[in-house]
Amino acid sequence: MIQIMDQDKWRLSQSGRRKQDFGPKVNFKKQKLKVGSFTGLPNFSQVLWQRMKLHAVLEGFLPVEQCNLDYSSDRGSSIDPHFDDSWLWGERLVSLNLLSDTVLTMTREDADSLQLMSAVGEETELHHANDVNTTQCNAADCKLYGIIPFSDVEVTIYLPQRSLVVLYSDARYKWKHAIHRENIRQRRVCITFREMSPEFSLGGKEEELGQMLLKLALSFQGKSV
Ligand SMILES: O=C(O)CCC(=O)C(=O)O
Ligand SMILES: [Fe+2]
Repeated sequence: MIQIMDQDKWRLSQSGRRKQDFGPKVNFKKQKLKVGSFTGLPNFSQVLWQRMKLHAVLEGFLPVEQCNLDYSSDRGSSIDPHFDDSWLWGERLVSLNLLSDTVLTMTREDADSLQLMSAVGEETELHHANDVNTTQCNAADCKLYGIIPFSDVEVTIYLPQRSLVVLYSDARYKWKHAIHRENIRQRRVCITFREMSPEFSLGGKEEELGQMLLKLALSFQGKSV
């Protein structure tokens, strides 16, 4: 797969990444979408799609965009904490991690807090934490009741080479994701597949355009745009 990708041109992107995109032409700021020069997902992705769909979490997954990202330690590649767009892209973000292991770092910036649970049967002060408003407790109370602001929490997810990760639900909408530069030790290539949001899916306002893009995507005849 990597050999096939390397026969194609990699374009320099932000933060030392290189990229190859297979998807429609999008202006996220203006929420404008056009087919542009999109000709579908690449041929080699058909077999990946067939396999990933076998997992329950990816039931009915219809990828309409593929983005290949190339990270290298020489270029200091990374990706800053961010949410993926949710106007055009649907709930599940599927990433295949290739060539080397890395770590996905998840963080939150909202005011919510994490309440630590005491071990079953253990009588501790944490049992009283239900009485505390977790978004408004002061620092001393927070400590006493085992409440930690999410802004102080970092979740690191180890991604072995050849692993597939699906971000959905809170991991998609509440937690930002990032790849830090220090977690790129060797060349790493990540393939991300995205599905369409409800607006562009069956019954949505932009269903027609969505269906047209999907037909194109799933022809698997694409060249990078
Ligand atoms: O490289 C990764 O694993 C994440 C890529 C990503 O978050 C993105 O392309 O939006
Ligand atoms: Fe992302």
